[in-house]
Amino acid sequence: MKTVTVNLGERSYPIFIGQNLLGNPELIQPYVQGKQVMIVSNETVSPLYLEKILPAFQGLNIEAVILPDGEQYKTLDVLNQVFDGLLSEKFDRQATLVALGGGVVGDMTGFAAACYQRGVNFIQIPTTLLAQVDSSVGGKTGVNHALGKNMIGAFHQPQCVVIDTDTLNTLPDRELSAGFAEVIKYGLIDDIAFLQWLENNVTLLLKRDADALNYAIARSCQSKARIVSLDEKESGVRALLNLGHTFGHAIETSMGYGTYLHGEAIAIGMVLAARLSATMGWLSNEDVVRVARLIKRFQLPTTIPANMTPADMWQRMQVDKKVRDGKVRLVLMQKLGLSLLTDQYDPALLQKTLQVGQQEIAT
Ligand SMILES: NC(=O)c1ccc[n+]([C@@H]2O[C@H](COP(=O)([O-])OP(=O)(O)OC[C@H]3O[C@@H](n4cnc5c(N)ncnc54)[C@H](O)[C@@H]3O)[C@@H](O)[C@H]2O)c1
Ligand SMILES: O=C(O)C(=O)C[C@@H](O)[C@H](O)[C@H](O)COP(=O)(O)O
Ligand SMILES: [Zn+2]
Repeated sequence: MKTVTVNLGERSYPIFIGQNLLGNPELIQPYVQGKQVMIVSNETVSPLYLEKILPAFQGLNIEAVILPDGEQYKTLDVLNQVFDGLLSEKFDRQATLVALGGGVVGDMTGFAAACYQRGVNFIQIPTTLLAQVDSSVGGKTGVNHALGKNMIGAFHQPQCVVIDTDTLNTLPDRELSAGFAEVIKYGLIDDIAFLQWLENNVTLLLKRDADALNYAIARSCQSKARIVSLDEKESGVRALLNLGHTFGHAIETSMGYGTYLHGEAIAIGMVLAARLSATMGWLSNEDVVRVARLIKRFQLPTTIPANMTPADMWQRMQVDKKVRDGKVRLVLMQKLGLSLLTDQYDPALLQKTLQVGQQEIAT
């Protein structure tokens, strides 16, 4: 087992990465404060893993809330089911919530924990690649609004993150690929050596080679832990973790939540960020091809959906948490492996990028 630490003073916590961790009470119980444990999962994950995690909480009072599965259910309305469960079972302030599932369950459980009685503890047990490399770490929690992705939420850090890589054995291929979009992101932000390693290991990773996957997960968690430790609430460097997201969130919201998976939308967003960076003279055309090629090799899309116009994209992009004084700030690439948050882009070039964004890049 490998441990990565998120260093946030009194809110610091470990990320445990390994196999066969799910039912381990010695590992998990030190992070449970009281006697009441509410497991939050969904209809797909609970039949696979709920029984397996129960031994980790032996001796405690365990309840479970099972949510419907899908990004379209990441809403305030559905979140209420968690509060209904907590209140009807008389959970108090010593309660610990446990998120068992992908990023949707993790974001919702974390937000429920942030709100319930003004804040209780929670533990992340992520079961998708995307949740293991990104969403379970860093304390961004929340739900979607019809007009904008993750627009209702709170920063609330977990007590610990337990990544049992065995859970990836049941993950569908499309979901595995979606997770790789966020993995590629770490390379593009500030780690060109990792980007090169990914280019050299696509085949092994897609075949789910255990060593390659463990390495990619641990390196991603190290990257995210480092950035979050520097800037917990996104007043600076953490915004780089939003590479591709202003474009990607626009696609998710406009197409209807769940039509494009989050990782798929972010993959397209990263290609658009690369294209705009090239028109700004920061990346070469070869760099753009290199980004698009890697994304395609991971079976991810690279172009704006056919039924979205540049005007649709632009309208949705203006609803973004990085907007400041009415100006849409974007994460772009100064060079491969070096991203920046900027409002110093030419709006005409952005519009041009949106206009060509449905055209495939020859790779
Ligand atoms: N908080 C953050 O920092 C952060 C970071 C990235 C993404 N997110 C959010 O995470 C969400 C996307 O997360 P996701 O990609 O995990 O999607 P998801 O939670 O919808 O899970 C994807 C699918 O896989 C299923 N599943 C989960 N684990 C499984 C397993 N082991 N075997 C079989 N099926 C399994 C789920 O039921 C679901 O159908 C989005 O809402 C996104 O906004 C948050
Ligand atoms: O942890 C972060 O910070 C991120 O930006 C990670 C992203 O991958 C994630 O999708 C996040 O939820 C997006 O943040 P948001 O603030 O734009 O909702
Ligand atoms: Zn993301």
